[in-house]
Amino acid sequence: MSAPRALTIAGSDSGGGAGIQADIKTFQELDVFGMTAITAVTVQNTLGVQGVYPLAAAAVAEQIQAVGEDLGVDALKTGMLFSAPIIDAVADCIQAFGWKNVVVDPVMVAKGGADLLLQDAVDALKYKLLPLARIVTPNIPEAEVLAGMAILTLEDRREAAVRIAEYGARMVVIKGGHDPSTDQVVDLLYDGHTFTLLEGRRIATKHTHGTGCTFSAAITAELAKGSEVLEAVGTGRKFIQAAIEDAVELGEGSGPTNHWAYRRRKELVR
Ligand SMILES: Nc1ncnc2c1ncn2[C@@H]1O[C@H](COP(=O)(O)OP(=O)(O)OP(=O)(O)O)[C@@H](O)[C@H]1O
Ligand SMILES: Cc1ncc(COP(=O)(O)O)c(N)n1
Repeated sequence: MSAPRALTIAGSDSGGGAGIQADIKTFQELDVFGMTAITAVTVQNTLGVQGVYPLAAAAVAEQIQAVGEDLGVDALKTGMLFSAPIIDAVADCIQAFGWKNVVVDPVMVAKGGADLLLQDAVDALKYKLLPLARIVTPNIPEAEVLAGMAILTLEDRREAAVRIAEYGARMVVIKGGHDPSTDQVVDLLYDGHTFTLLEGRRIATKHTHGTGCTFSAAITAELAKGSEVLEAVGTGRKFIQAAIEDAVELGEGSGPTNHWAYRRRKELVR
């Protein structure tokens, strides 16, 4: 039996709600074999990030090479990359293997405010990684950094998406979790020609730790299975909506989402 294979290149979250842990749980829930290249170990729980221990860029590259040379990769995502040398190493590996199903979640700052990307690494992200991305999924603050502009309205988001697409990403998804102005969450998609809005009911909850990681992991899993980009993003939205609605409510702070909610709901419908 063969299986679709997805690789996540990201940081470890000891609390299990974001990062590598959210990604491989999501891959598993969507019937995709998950593999990992860890960029940094974070000391983290629902109350925030208490420590960041980055790995050497060579250690990240060697993990990617080991997986690529033996198991193979149908799609990959990047999350917390932390430094410019790590981004350079990741971009070099993606190019060497010729991987095309590349989802870049440009993680910069944790919900609690801790830096997960050094400020001097933003240019490496823009100029080395974005040209290799099939999809890039910034939240609004990340889109502001990448586009170099403030985003207050949906029109601003459209302008930011156009600017980000100029770095070479083929699909830009600016997520709406950070825009509490309406009772709908609206994710804006831009493929270089057309804007598409994906809307869902905004859930009033503090348990949104790792939503972006989980969403981009679900998109990656669907690409690994051969879905087209729009279909993959649509499944990602359904997956994260269920995961937030049925959150597991663990910890004293911003808790994790529920990675098995989407599968459970599908099983109930059968
Ligand atoms: N309260 C909410 N209700 C419904 N959907 C939400 C909510 N918050 C976020 N989402 C959805 O979750 C996905 C991730 O969006 P968000 O803007 O939170 O990303 P993020 O800030 O990168 O997440 P994180 O940094 O926690 O990993 C998007 O599809 C967004 O629409
Ligand atoms: C290792 C790692 N990767 C990504 C996030 C972003 O998630 P959030 O913004 O919900 O804190 C995180 N906290 N930790």
